[in-house]
Amino acid sequence: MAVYTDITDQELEGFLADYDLGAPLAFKGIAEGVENSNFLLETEKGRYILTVYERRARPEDLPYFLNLLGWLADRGYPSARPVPDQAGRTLKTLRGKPAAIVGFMPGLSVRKPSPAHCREAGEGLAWLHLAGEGYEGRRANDLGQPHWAPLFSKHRQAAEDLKPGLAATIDKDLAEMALAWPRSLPSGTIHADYFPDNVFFRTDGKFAATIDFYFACDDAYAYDVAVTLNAWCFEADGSFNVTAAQGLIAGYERRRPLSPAERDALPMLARGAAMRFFLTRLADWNATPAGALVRPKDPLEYERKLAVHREGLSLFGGRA
Ligand SMILES: Nc1ncnc2c1ncn2[C@@H]1O[C@H](COP(=O)(O)OP(=O)(O)O)[C@@H](O)[C@H]1O
Ligand SMILES: N[C@@H](CCOP(=O)(O)O)C(=O)O
Repeated sequence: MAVYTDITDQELEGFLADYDLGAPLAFKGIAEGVENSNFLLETEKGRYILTVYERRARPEDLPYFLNLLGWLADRGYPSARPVPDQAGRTLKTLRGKPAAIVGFMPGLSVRKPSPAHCREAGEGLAWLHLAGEGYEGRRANDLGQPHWAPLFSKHRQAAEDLKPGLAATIDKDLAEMALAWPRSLPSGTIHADYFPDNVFFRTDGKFAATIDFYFACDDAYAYDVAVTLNAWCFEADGSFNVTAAQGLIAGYERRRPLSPAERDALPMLARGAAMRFFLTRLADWNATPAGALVRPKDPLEYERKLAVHREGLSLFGGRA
């Protein structure tokens, strides 16, 4: 579950008094998610999501995220629009923490995406990249390649504890990536966490919406594609589903064709993207006390994905 902050009826009433949303009709915590506390809020005016920002979200980054949501919604992209209070403010405070209300997006996420879902998701990602063009907010990727080695240095022992010998393997990976990381690909605003739980579909299987922009940043568009390939195209047995990956890329290219340089870079980008999620999962694993309410995600799932990419199989027609 991910409700770290309890909100009383009185607190909710006081909070909503600043808005023009009418009286609350229903309010309940949402179990899904790991980063922030999310609540489904229904008022006389409609359905909304109230988010209390916790953990990783740095308060100074929140205007970037909320303004991006507004920018994308203004351009017709299906993402939740932040709701301003009567004074026009979207970023507020609740229980001493930053908080915001955004629109509720209809749709359902899928646990086991089919190749057809991957195609739709790919198209939704390219649409996001195009809709984000011109957004003036800037946020460097604080979980990008230059940050991996320093992050790993804090958690080497945790890696060894999970799998003896792993720390040396990761050190070698990091050194290779530092040398070969593609640095001049087309870049812009990326989602950076475009996982199946953050993408909604209609009941007919068509792409419906994207949520959870709280890792969005400036980086290479193809890196976002690589994050997405890793999140959507591995089977439960750890194998990479090339058909699903090709579908995802074909869906992406319906809206934004990849350049030859972007295609060539995909194997290395996918290897790096696997490293990024291995490392943050490792850090969370290390920092989560036994018996905590929110179970950390398994770092070894991403270590296995990393191993697949390390082999440099011709997943996309090239070697990592
Ligand atoms: N705008 C939205 N519309 C509909 N549901 C949402 C919206 N935002 C969040 N949710 C719901 O809340 C859950 C957690 O949101 P998410 O942003 O992924 O949380 P976290 O950042 O904590 O991981 C989602 O799985 C979804 O069910
Ligand atoms: N997608 C990340 C964790 C972030 O969780 P989210 O609920 O905010 O998408 C991972 O799988 O490691």
